[in-house]
Amino acid sequence: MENSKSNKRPEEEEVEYQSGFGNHLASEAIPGALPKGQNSPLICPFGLYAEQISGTSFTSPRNLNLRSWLYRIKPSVTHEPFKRREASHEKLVSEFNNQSKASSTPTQLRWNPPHIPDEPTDFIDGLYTVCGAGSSFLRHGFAIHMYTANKSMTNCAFCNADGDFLIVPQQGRLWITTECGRLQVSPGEIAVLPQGFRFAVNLPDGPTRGYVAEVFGTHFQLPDLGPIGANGLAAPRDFLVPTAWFEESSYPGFTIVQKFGGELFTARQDFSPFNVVAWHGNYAPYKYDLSKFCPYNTVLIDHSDPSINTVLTAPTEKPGVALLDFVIFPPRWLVAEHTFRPPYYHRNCMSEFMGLIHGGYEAKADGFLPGGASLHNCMTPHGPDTKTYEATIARGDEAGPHKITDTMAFMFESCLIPRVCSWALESPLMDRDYYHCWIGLRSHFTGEGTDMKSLSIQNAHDTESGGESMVVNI
Ligand SMILES: O=C(O)Cc1cc(O)ccc1O
Ligand SMILES: [Fe+2]
Repeated sequence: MENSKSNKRPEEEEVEYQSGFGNHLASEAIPGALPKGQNSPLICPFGLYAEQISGTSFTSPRNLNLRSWLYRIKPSVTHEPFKRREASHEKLVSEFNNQSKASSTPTQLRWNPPHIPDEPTDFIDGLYTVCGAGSSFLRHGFAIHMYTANKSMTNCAFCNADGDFLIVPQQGRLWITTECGRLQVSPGEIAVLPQGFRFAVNLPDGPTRGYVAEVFGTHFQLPDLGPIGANGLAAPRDFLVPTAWFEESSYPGFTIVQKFGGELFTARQDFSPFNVVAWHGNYAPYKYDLSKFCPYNTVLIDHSDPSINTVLTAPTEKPGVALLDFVIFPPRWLVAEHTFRPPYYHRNCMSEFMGLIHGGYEAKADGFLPGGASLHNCMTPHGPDTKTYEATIARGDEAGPHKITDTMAFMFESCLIPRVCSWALESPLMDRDYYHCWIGLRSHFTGEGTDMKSLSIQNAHDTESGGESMVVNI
């Protein structure tokens, strides 16, 4: 039995959502399936089992406390013992130290987009760690993974005991079935699968790739808005949470693949884990459409720090210091006067991993491609490439308001210093010439006061006499 009444293929079905970030929600696939007045009655409606999933310690302060009650046909415990997966997945890491397969470097790193394999590869097999810091065992740290896949997960579900996944699809939709119901996630949207939830990823479009940030020991929150006020950036009501959906089919040999300490373990059971008929609580998967983001920015001078575009933040115990911020660079108007509008040159005590979902990125005229990635580690200098700098200066102060369109870049920014996995450092996708993009930055120093006009005239002259062509429009 399935609680879907339509004849459409599952991937074509319109999925319904509940809305609101961090809300206490309740959903019934069959009316009356939620117990009334208590969580754990002696006998639950329709003979369901009650099961709690906790996302925080029982005693966490109320404003941080996360848990949900699931009412299911059979409890999760009904499975054979976990075994280490035979063809063990060696490209997942959850502990980063000097014994791990990862090392740190202050060099600016950039990767070209990964190829999607031809051999059948599902989301689990196509997931590999790029970099990270800390430890899932010590409940403090993060990992950044990327995935390429071409095949839906069949007869199996994934469960991450290590941390929360924030998935950023770059190509191809992900139809994610979870214990709380279904999420249909397209490139331009993100999904968060909190620690412990079982889920299966189906690919309605076939080939797919994207990025995943995993946080250990904490969860994503909306950032405080400070002087911005009560509104702006990502609105709580735009976060969508599944409605209860279940399947009752028996599945001989259904496999739960559990990531535990970065290793994969499997356990057999004879039923689908997507057997939750009703649930309530505030711990659940969710998705968010990045085009709903309401960006704020400077309206007179200078360049705002990227924190102004924070969608979600996974905090540390230090106020204002993120274990991992998820920041976007969406389409928006640039209006600042007598200002260098692209990102400034900088060194950051935080570490910055960037990806590009579509279009171009305002600091890089070329070389940073959709599906590609870059890492600028703690205090590693970086900023706009030479072409972007020169084009900006050549345009001078008469740029006027300008809208950046066809773009969606993002950053995972962390206070911890990531180590990069050996396969990512040795990958043929690594752009070994990345540093060239800055080597051409020339001294414009004259020793006399250089005004904007003379700099741009000088630059236009240099360009005519063989300087690089300008391809960005910022
Ligand atoms: O390095 C980057 O491209 C990300 C970034 C963007 C920006 O507008 C300001 C600072 C910053 O680190
Ligand atoms: Fe940066």
